[in-house]
Amino acid sequence: MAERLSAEERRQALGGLPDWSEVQGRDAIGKIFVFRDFNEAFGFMTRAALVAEKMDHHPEWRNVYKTVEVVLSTHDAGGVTTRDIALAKAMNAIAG
Ligand SMILES: C[C@H](O)[C@H](O)[C@H]1CNC2=NC(N)=NC(=O)C2=N1
Repeated sequence: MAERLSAEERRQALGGLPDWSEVQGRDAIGKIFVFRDFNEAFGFMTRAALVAEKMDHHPEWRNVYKTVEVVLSTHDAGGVTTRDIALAKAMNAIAG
């Protein structure tokens, strides 16, 4: 099982992840993606869902019109692991 990152490892990983930040009050990282319209937002979610399923690692997320609010945490480990960092990178790449 993936191990939780230390605070220092988390900060370092976030340095390479544009617009991702620590979630207040829990061991998780988050980002609010803003797209042109609902179609773009839902297209992103569709592509990200396929990647997440392939990675067997799933986001907590909420869509309102053209925004997608994503929170990543490894539930099995109770915090942020390399699995969250990998999915965050993939989501940034999908969003373009
Ligand atoms: C059995 C299955 O592999 C696990 O439950 C996976 C599925 N997706 C997951 N997603 C997330 N975010 N955290 C997990 O710990 C997790 N565990």
